[in-house]
Amino acid sequence: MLRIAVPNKGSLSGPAGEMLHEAGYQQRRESKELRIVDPVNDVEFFYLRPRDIAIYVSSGQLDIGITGRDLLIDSGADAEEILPLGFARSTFRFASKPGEANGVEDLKGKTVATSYEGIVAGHLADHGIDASVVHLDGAVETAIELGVAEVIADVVETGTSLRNAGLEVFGEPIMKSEAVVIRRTGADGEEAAESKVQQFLRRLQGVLVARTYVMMDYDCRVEQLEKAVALTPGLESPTVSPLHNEGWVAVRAMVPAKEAQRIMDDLYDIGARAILTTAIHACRL
Ligand SMILES: Nc1ncnc2c1ncn2[C@@H]1O[C@H](COP(=O)(O)OP(=O)(O)OP(=O)(O)O)[C@@H](O)[C@H]1O
Ligand SMILES: O=P(O)(O)OC[C@H]1O[C@H](OP(=O)(O)OP(=O)(O)O)[C@H](O)[C@@H]1O
Ligand SMILES: [Mg+2]
Repeated sequence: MLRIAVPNKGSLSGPAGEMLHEAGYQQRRESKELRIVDPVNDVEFFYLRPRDIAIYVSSGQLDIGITGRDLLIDSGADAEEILPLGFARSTFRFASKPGEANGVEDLKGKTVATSYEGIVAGHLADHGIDASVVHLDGAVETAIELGVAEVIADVVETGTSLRNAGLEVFGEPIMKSEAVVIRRTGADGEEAAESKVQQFLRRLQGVLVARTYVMMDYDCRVEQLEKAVALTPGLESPTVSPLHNEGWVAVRAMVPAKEAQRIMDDLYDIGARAILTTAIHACRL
């Protein structure tokens, strides 16, 4: 049975559960449940603190886990990212009162407050900067006003938390993060679980594709076909079928959902008609 770690709280928890549900896995009904077995899919889910997931996975007790890239790197655990999941996107950045620093080089001798000590210490070491790091559990934005640090390093998504605290980011982003599937470093190919892991990844990839693509169908004249399929090349190649009316064909191809309306306009302009898009609920590429 495949053993999978899932975030039990915070920004990762809800979207991770939704994605697993969309991929056809049973999920817990109550937020207090710590583990459930999905017998149909031969999987056991363990609901763990996001920050601990890389540690459990690296210990070899669990086959794979879902966590944030930033949490994986911060943990220093012996685990690696195998699939990015596209949610809980954030950047990790330094911030201070406006005008107090412009880059990592200005941090020499300063104190940096953060919940991600591993990332910050590593980044400072990479740049040869000698600064102190204070670990805080959260609400790091308040640390400057309360005199615990001159600088913070924290997760930034919309920037609202920083603005509310009167702080500004400075320097280059330290890293970009999103939810990722992880597993123990070097575990690929050596385990009996390998085919089950690959099947799990294919299911999640199917959800990602279903979320980002739509199916497009339309009719066009044979003379316009080359121009039309250039607009809708599909993933492999579009399906083209004859229509009862001679000189017309029906075309079917997957297109990126974000571009669907523009593609429909362009198809219409070259003479395509009966242009439809439909949602994809699941797929295996
Ligand atoms: N506002 C946010 N937008 C997007 N991702 C976020 C946000 N806040 C945290 N994350 C991501 O969530 C993960 C951290 O999860 P964690 O549960 O430790 O913190 P949290 O979501 O801030 O929850 P809490 O602080 O309420 O416990 C990291 O990968 C981080 O990048
Ligand atoms: O850029 P924003 O959209 O404001 O999002 C970023 C904020 O969200 C998270 O905080 P959270 O609410 O989880 O509180 P915490 O600091 O206690 O973790 C993170 O730690 C930042 O503070
Ligand atoms: Mg938080």
